[in-house]
Order: sequence, then C-alpha cells, then structure tokens
Amino acid sequence: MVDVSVTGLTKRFGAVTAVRDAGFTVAPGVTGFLGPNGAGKTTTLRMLLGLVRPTAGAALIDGRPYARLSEPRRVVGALLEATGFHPGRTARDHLAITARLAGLPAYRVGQVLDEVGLAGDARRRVGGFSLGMRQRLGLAGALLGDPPVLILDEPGNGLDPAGMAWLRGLLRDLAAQGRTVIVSSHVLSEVAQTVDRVIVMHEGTVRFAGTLDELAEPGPAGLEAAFLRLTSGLQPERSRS
Ligand SMILES: Nc1ncnc2c1ncn2[C@@H]1O[C@H](COP(=O)(O)OP(=O)(O)OP(=O)(O)O)[C@@H](O)[C@H]1O
Repeated sequence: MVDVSVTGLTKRFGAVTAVRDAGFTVAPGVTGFLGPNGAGKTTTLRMLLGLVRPTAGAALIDGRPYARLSEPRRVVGALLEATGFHPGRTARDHLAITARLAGLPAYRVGQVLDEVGLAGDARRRVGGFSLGMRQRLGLAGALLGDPPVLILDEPGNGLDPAGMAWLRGLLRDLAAQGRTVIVSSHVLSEVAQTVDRVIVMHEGTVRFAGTLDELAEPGPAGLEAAFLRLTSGLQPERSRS
C-alpha cells in the first residue's frame, strides 16, 4: 500500500491563500475531493504532484514529495486539465511518446487504450477529439505506469451520461484492484455513487475528511445538505482526520 498524506499544507499566491493548514491521509479505494469553485482542490492536488511548491507543510506520496520518487509514473498517475495534447498526433502516438519518455513498456499503450474505450480511435488525430475523448486519453496516460495511486482532477468533465457511467465503473474497478484513487469534483451526485470516502474543502481549509456514511444521510439529498452545511460558512469547521 502506498500512503498519501498532507500535513500542515499551505499555499499562498501573493495576497491569496489558496490552501491553509490542510491535513488529511488518503486510504485505498475512491476518495472524493469536493469543494466549491476556488476551494483549493486543484492547488492541493498540484502540490501532491510536485507542480506547485508549498508555502508551508508537506504533501507526500509513499512518504516522500513527488520530486523524490524514483519512478514517479509507476507510483502515481495523474489527470489534470485535459489539454496540452499535440493536435496533429494520434492517440496511440501520444501515449507511445509519453511511455517512452517515462521509461514505460510500449505494450502498455494498447492495454490502456482498451481500458479507456479508445482502442477504435487509436489512429485518429487528437485534434479531432471531443472533450470527453480527451478526458479518456488523459486517463489512459494516467494509467500507463499501472500506478497504485491515481490523482484525477475533474475526470468527469466533458463526459456524457454514458461516459459518466463508464467512468464510475472504471473508478470502482481501480478501487477493487486495491488502488488509492483521489477524484476531485464539484458534481455531488457524481461522487455519491462512486466514492468510499470524502474530503471537503472550502476557502482553502479542509472542512471534513471521512466516510460518506459519516458525512451524510444516505442519498443525494443528504449529501447535498451536508455539503452546503460545510461550505456555507455558517457552521464551525469539522474534520475527522
Ligand atoms: N497560480 C495562481 N496564482 C494566483 N492565484 C491562484 C493560482 N492558482 C490558484 N489560485 C487561487 O487559489 C484559489 C484556489 O484555487 P483552486 O484552483 O485550487 O480551487 P479549486 O477548488 O480547484 O476550484 P475549481 O473547482 O474552480 O477548479 C482561488 O482563489 C484561485 O483563484
């Protein structure tokens, strides 16, 4: 098992404190990382991935900052904004180049294309892909190293209802394989059906970390009420880890 932990994590951008003294640990299974726009979710995930330097505190994977992992792609797979693909490259070429640069075996390319349902589009240029197809390609890239930890920022963006159902299945499969999956979202219903645990952020602080059962009454209405309570600023902070 690979530990993911955040302790005393703070990030200031000039006068803006994006993340303030955040702390949590993430267990295997699917953890929903929730919060309204601007809550600090992406900044926290980017600090875990070594893309943003913390002002204070630590964001560790397997006990180390991302930059000190010896084979990071084999430990953690990431999906951030599904941009940055070269539009003239095919999906297969994009993944083949990513695999080569990361020292990963070429046979993984076909496997991950299958896993994300893009095998039939492997030879199409990415420039012609829909947002949902780009999300799938981004997920394929995250899975290339067969990592025990996945950090997925809004993976449901651009997916249609069938795509969302597929994503839920993929997340459950990854959890059943014993992986630790962190998935950020501001779509509550999306999360309620998929996650084992939730972390709720608001205005840069962690308002709750625990199981879905601890957070709310069963059903989407219960979750929505709990979310609004935690993010309205009317209630005292509440965190269980
Ligand atoms: N590079 C940056 N420079 C200045 N401010 C930033 C930067 N990145 C994020 N912020 C600010 O930090 C705060 C948290 O942003 P962040 O993107 O982490 O939130 P989020 O929870 O991911 O929101 P969303 O759901 O809208 O993506 C916001 O006020 C944002 O404007």
